[in-house]
Parts: sequence; structure tokens; C-alpha cells
Amino acid sequence: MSFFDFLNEKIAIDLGTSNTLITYKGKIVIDNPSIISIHQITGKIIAVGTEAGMMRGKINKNIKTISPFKNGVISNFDAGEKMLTTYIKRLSTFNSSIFSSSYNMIISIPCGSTEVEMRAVKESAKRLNAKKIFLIHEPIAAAIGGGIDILKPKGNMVIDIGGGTTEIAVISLGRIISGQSVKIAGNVFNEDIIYYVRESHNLHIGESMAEKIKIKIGAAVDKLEFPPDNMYAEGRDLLTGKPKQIQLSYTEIEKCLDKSITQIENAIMETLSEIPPEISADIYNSGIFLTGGGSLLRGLDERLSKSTELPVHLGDQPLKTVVKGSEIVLKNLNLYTTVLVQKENNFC
Ligand SMILES: Nc1ncnc2c1ncn2[C@@H]1O[C@H](COP(=O)(O)OP(=O)(O)OP(=O)(O)O)[C@@H](O)[C@H]1O
Repeated sequence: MSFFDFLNEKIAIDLGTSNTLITYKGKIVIDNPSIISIHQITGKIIAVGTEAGMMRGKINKNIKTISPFKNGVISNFDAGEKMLTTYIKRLSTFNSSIFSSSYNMIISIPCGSTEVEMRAVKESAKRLNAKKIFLIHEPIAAAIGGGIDILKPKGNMVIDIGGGTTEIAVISLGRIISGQSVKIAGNVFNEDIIYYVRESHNLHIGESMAEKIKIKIGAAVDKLEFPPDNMYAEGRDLLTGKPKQIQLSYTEIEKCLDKSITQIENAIMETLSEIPPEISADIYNSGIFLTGGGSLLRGLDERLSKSTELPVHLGDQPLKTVVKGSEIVLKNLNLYTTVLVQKENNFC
């Protein structure tokens, strides 16, 4: 029996810019928005997760709604820790002593994380009583969660489009050999929609409305086989100040997202142009694995396939791939030790 077998309790965490997912005993037990509402004066937690998300843009000046993670890393330490503590405490529904006992924890982080950011994540986890804390780069976890055997001497390309970052990585023998972490992902798509609606329809919409528009009619190509119906969007008329409703089509949203998607395409092309020819040959045959919530944008796989001239495989449950992969690594540490983040394998 190895050392790792003695560490029984295992928790995998995907601390995403948009969503926090936690697995415990092989099940996803927390799947909530990464948002917390805090009273500005007392510091008291008002709401966490879905409930806090519903409060966004609708609360009084004493209550602040905070997204503690920006571009995948903690930007507000206090709020991030409070949110994580609440979620870990919720695990006591499954094991009443989990918060007082110590456990093994794996946390996925973006490739571009600095030493300081990684230390901050580890420190927060330590204060949550975690015994051993492992870090894993998101694309590695995504590839494993997507069923790719990354330990083989074979090149694989993974693109994970999240809320804050798009992680582009070429992996071989369990290591990222080339890659980029670009700050263009779901949140920027929302900003594009807010800007477009303001400029073209004189309507000021909030973040939640932009998110709804993206999910209901967002598209990456102008011709869809199954186009969504037009939708109504509400906000404040910039000219009269009154509440107003407009109608939007998916082709409008496709146009306003085009610039950001082109930037993602450019980063993919740049990464492809830097890899060794043997790896290029592998990727020519195996194609690209596309995952993360942003990959759900209609027609994005088709568009990326056209621009790269490569097959693009869309994973199922793209919002859960990273945490699933992290969980697999934590359960099989003897096999996957080399894929964990260590100073010497921090390539991207
Ligand atoms: N159907 C959909 N169409 C388009 N975008 C979607 C859809 N569903 C979810 N998203 C977007 O996916 C993003 C969240 O994806 P995901 O949970 O993979 O990211 P994250 O892990 O929170 O972020 P990051 O990896 O950048 O830290 C959000 O921007 C959300 O709006």
C-alpha cells in the first residue's frame, strides 16, 4: 500500500471565474456560481453561489456582490476564502466531520498563474484544513477529464474556453509543451453583447441579461442548421431613461462576438505554428479537444474546425470536464504525479 492510499478523504476543486465545482467521493457535490454577497460594514456573508448570483445588480449600497476570481485566479482573497469555506462547510452534509478532519485536495489553476497566485490558492486551502494540496493546470485536467490518455508519447491539443480565460495547450507525455492562456472567454463575450446592445439599440443591459442572451441566442457562425428564435431583452433606454424591451436575433450576436472569437483563433494559430513537426503530425490526425462552458456557443466547434482545418471534438459536459479530470488525478496519484504543477514543469 502506498503513502497516498492512507489519505482517504479526497476533494477536487475547480475554482473557476464563473463557476466553482467540488467533487467528493466521486460525485460533483458543489456546482455553483463563483459569487458571494457580503455586507460592506459588518463583513457578514449575505449569500453565496446561486443565491448571490440572483442578487447581482439588484442590491443596496451596503451589500456588495463579489466575484472573487478574475481570469481564473483569486483577485479578492478575503471573499474567495469566505466563499470556499462556505462550500467546504456544505460538504458536511455528506460527512459531518469533513471540516474538522484533514483531507487531500487538488485544485485546478490556469496555465498563466504566477508563483504568488499559486501560493495564495495553497494558503487559502491550508486554512481550510487541507492536509496535502496539489495543483494541476486546467488544460491537463480537462484532457484527462475528456478521456485523453495524456501520458502517451503523442501530441494532443486542448482548448478550454471558460469564463475568464481560454486555455490553449499542446500536451505530450503528461506535460504542456506549448500553450497560451488568453483573457478572452465567456465574460468578454458578455461585455461584447452589452456594448453592442448599447451602441446599436440605445439600451443599457446588465450582466445577467447579457449572459441570458449569450446562452439563448449566442452563435459563432452566421448560418446555423438549427437557428434559435429571436429573443426579447430588457434594460434601460439610454435616451429616455425608461425601461425598454427590444428584439434580438442570433445573427446580431454572432457579429458582435466575431472580433473576440477571431482573437481566440489567432492564439490557436500561433500555438499551432510553434509546435514541433512530429507533434503537428499527431494533432493533424487526432484534432482538437474543445471544452469549457464557452465551447457551448453555437457553431464554435464548426468555426474553429474551418479556421484550423482540423477536426474539432466537443466534449460532453464541458462545464464539468476540468473537475472530473482533477478527481481522476487525485484518485490515481501514483500514476499522475508527474502531471501535477511543480516549479520545473510550469511550462506555460
Ligand atoms: N450554453 C452556453 N453558451 C455559451 N456560453 C456558455 C453556455 N453555458 C455556459 N457558458 C459560459 O461558460 C462560462 C463558464 O464556463 P466554465 O465554468 O468552464 O468557466 P470557469 O471555469 O468558471 O472559468 P475559468 O476557467 O476562466 O476560470 C461562462 O462565461 C458562461 O457564460
